[in-house]
Amino acid sequence: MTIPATVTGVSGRMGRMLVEAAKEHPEIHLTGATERPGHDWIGRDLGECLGGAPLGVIVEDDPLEAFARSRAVFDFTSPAGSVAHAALAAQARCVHVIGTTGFEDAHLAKLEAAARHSVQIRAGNFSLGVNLLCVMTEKVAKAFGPGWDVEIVEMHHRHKVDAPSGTALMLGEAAAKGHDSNLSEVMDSGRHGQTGARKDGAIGFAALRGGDVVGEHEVIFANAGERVILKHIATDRMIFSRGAMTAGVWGQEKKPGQYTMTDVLGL
Ligand SMILES: NC(=O)C1=CN([C@@H]2O[C@H](COP(=O)(O)OP(=O)(O)OC[C@H]3O[C@@H](n4cnc5c(N)ncnc54)[C@H](OP(=O)(O)O)[C@@H]3O)[C@@H](O)[C@H]2O)C=CC1
Ligand SMILES: O=C(O)C1=N[C@H](C(=O)O)C[C@H](O)C1
Repeated sequence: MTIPATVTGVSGRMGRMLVEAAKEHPEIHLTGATERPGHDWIGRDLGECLGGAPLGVIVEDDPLEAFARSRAVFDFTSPAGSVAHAALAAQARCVHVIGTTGFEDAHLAKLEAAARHSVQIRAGNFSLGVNLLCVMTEKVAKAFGPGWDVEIVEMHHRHKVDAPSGTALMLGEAAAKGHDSNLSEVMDSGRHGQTGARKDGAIGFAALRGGDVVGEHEVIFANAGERVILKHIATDRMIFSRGAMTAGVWGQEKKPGQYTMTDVLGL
C-alpha cells in the first residue's frame, strides 16, 4: 500500500526531518509540502530547497490543495497552525499526525471538534523511548505513591518557544495518573521567590533552554535518603519523525477520533 502524504511547515527543524523519514519509509509517498504564504520556498521544488536533487514535490501555500491529494498529514508547526490544519485535514479526510506542542485549552477544543471527522494522532513526543518512559513513570509513581516527591526536569535548544515541553507534560500526566491525581491540580512549574515549602503530592517542573539540545527529560522521584531518576536523552530528531510515520500508517485503518502514540504502540 502506498500512502500519499503532506508535510506542513516543511522548512522547519522537524519539517525537514519528516521529509527524510518519508523518503526512507516503504509505504509513505511524499506528495505535498506546505509553508506559509510569502515563504521563499513557495513554488519551488522541495528537493532543491533542501539543497539536494529535485523531488518532484512543489512547495505550496494552500494546505487544503495538498491535503486533498493526501491520506496522511504530518504536522509539527505551531498551535495556531495545527488548529487550522486540523479543520482542513478533517475536510480532506486525512489522517492528521500532530507533533506540535504548546496548545492551550481553546486550541484543544478545536482539535477535538475536527477529530469528529478525521483520525487525529497527537503526541508531545513520537519516540518509542519517551512513550515507554511514560509507562514506566506511571508504574513507578503508583508503586512509590505521592509520599515520594516527583520533579520533572527538561532541557531543549535555545529556539524552543513553549514550556514545559510537551514531553514533560506527558510525563507529568503519567505521574499524576500513577498517583490517582489530576495534573492540573498538582502541577508546580516556574518556582521563583518565596515559594513556601514543597506541597505534598505536587508534581514539579523545571525547564532549561540552551544551545542545540534536541531534548532531554528526567523524572526524579525523591524521598528522605534516596532518589530514583528516570531519564531520556534524544540526540537525533529522526526518532520523532520515524515515530510520526509509524503513526501515519497505523491511522489509515482507524475510525475518526483522537489517538495518542501510546495507542499506536499498543502500550
Ligand atoms: N511531538 C514530537 O515528537 C516533537 C514535537 N516538536 C514540536 O514541533 C513543533 C515544531 O518544532 P520545530 O520544527 O523545532 O519548529 P520550527 O520553528 O523549526 O518549525 C516550525 C515550522 O512550522 C511553520 N509554521 C508555524 N506556524 C504555522 C502556521 N500557522 N501555518 C503554517 N506554517 C506554520 C513555521 O513557519 P514560520 O517560520 O513561517 O513560522 C516553520 O516552518 C514545536 O511545537 C515542537 O515542540 C518537535 C520535535 C518533536
Ligand atoms: O521543540 C522541540 O524541539 C521538541 N519538542 C517536543 C516537546 O515539547 O517535548 C519533543 C522533543 O522534546 C523536542
